[in-house]
Amino acid sequence: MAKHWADFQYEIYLNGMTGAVPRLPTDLTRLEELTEQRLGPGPVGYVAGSAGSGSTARANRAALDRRRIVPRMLRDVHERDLSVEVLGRPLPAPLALAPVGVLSIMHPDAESAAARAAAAQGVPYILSSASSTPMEQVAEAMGDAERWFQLYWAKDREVTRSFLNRAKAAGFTALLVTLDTPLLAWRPRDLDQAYLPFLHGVGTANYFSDPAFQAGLAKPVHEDPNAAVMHFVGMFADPGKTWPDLEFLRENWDGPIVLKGILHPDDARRAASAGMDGVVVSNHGGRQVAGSVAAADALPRVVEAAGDRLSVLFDSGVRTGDDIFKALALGAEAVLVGRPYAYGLGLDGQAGVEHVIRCLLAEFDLTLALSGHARPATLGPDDLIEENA
Ligand SMILES: Cc1cc2nc3c(=O)[nH]c(=O)nc-3n(C[C@H](O)[C@H](O)[C@H](O)COP(=O)(O)O)c2cc1C
Ligand SMILES: O=C(O)C(=O)c1ccccc1
Repeated sequence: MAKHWADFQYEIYLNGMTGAVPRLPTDLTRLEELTEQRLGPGPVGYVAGSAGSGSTARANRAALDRRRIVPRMLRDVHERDLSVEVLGRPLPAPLALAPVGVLSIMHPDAESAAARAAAAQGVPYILSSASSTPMEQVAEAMGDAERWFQLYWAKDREVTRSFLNRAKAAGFTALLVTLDTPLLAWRPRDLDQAYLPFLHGVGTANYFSDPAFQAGLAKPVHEDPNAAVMHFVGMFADPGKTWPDLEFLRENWDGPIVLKGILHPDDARRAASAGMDGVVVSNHGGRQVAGSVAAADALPRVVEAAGDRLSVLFDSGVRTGDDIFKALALGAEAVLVGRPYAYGLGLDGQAGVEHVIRCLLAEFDLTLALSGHARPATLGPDDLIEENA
């Protein structure tokens, strides 16, 4: 029998009766405010912030809220199984932790704690290129648990080649290539606070520890850290890249490659033609193009374009179990969640991230059951209506 994630609710009730209430709220939308109280406006401003006046982040939420579930009755949901296969990998549930860089601004144990939490719950951890901890160290913290690597596709080809080799050696199985951040967007909250973690060297660990990166510096990192930071800023992403450049990645990575940040169906078709294995429909949590289409509104057309040629994953705005249900009903195979686990980390380290994973999946399990489904595979557009469409 598969694990029933919903059982977490009785664990909470029963613990609560002995006075052991959970240390974090079960409504994950409350975490941002609590984290801000704990850590102050700089770090939380960076995590919570988005592009422009925030219209894309708001649109992400509105597009999920506007879709409403139409539950079905009298279907056998006694035995449920949330497991799915994504990119040829068996997952216990259709959820992975999104690549979030610079996590040491949330907690000193940073990515290692988040990765351990993912490993403990069996959920894949996607490590950012811009992590505060070198990838080898994060991999070691995870044992043999499922891990994927997110690539910021650097200007320097040798740095990219080195990252791919290191990630492979450290046991990362799939590669997510983020395409929506060739430049950092206009982010007023960070601009007005003059707070950008990597200008303080946070999020540069993979680069500073890399021989190919070091080869591009006039002086060793410890002799001129500021120059090293500026070198990182100038090379970590490349606005000059185009579709034919994907060939280099295909030649240098044997495992699945997923393009993150796809919103247009024609780009999904190009991804398939370029031999990619999947896409993440994402607008980077509203942090890149202000005024962009909401991720959930872009999803159905990308799913249609992908057909059975690509795995389609989804992120941007997932906060609850019913959001996971909706994304899957719109055709995603799995979702990634970003900010909620960063707040969980900020509030309670590894335990906080595990809390976020367990709450999301308990709520998803219950939403599934209460809507008449025993497994993700039976979800489809028929399970939703769109209000005011
Ligand atoms: C603080 C922060 C840092 C991020 N860093 C990265 C990154 O290094 N690489 C990347 O591909 N996406 C990054 N993202 C985007 C996430 O992977 C993901 O697309 C987004 O957070 C999903 O939206 P959500 O936060 O609403 O769940 C970051 C997001 C946040 C909030
Ligand atoms: O903040 C982000 O959204 C992001 O993707 C990023 C980019 C560079 C370094 C760290 C995070």
